[in-house]
Amino acid sequence: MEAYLSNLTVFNHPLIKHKVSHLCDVNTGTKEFSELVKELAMLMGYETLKELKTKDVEIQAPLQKIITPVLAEDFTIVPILRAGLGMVDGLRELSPTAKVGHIGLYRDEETLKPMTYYFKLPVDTADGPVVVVDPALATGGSADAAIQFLKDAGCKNIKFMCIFASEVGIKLLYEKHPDVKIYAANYAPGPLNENGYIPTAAGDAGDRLCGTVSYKPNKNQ
Ligand SMILES: O=P(O)(O)OC[C@H]1O[C@H](OP(=O)(O)OP(=O)(O)O)[C@H](O)[C@@H]1O
Ligand SMILES: O=c1cc[nH]c(=O)[nH]1
Ligand SMILES: [Mg+2]
Repeated sequence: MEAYLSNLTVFNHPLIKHKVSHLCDVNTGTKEFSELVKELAMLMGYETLKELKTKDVEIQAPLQKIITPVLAEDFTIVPILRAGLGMVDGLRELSPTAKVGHIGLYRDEETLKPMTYYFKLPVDTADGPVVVVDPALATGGSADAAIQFLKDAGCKNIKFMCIFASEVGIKLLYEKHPDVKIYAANYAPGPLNENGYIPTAAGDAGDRLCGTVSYKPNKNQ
């Protein structure tokens, strides 16, 4: 196996594969698309969050007191705007106390480089695990920039969860952030197309989630 694949977990589960196929279908409308993205985030979250720490506490069960584990740490979900927002609620259903930070990035259509327009984290984000979410990892530029922002803010335990991961993006993240584990519903080996899209994926996830056509925020906003 190539070394750059060593940080990647791809989910080989029929429910996940089924939902990914429906996402890719061009006839899937905005409402169903957003429901599928949310459901996929929840299904993947189960595995992505398996390293959360627990602590034993005593509780009164109906028949006797028991010592039993509960979560010992909070985690922070950091969506890369806009498309990453579609994955937040799926993870929050797993753990309603999770905090949410935001990183606003869009990919310049000409250069494919990430352009930043927003960055806001809960104050204690660096104290616990962080899960960055974005449906698409294409060139990897946006994920790299987001992870670097988080590292510069002191975060040490970072995971990246996406629905579609390209080989190009996986390679870049492995080179730049070998400490970051990546969880994907679908892995696409091979090159991106001439516009930097994963040819076998769902097109522009942000546009399909929001019902827009290539909306990009004003650079001065
Ligand atoms: O790996 P990359 O080559 O950087 O491409 C992936 C990025 O592109 C998409 O966002 P987009 O720029 O379309 O912004 P949006 O979410 O506002 O639509 C996607 O949601 C990722 O953030
Ligand atoms: O394949 C891609 C590339 C960029 N953005 C997406 O949503 N999908
Ligand atoms: Mg984006």
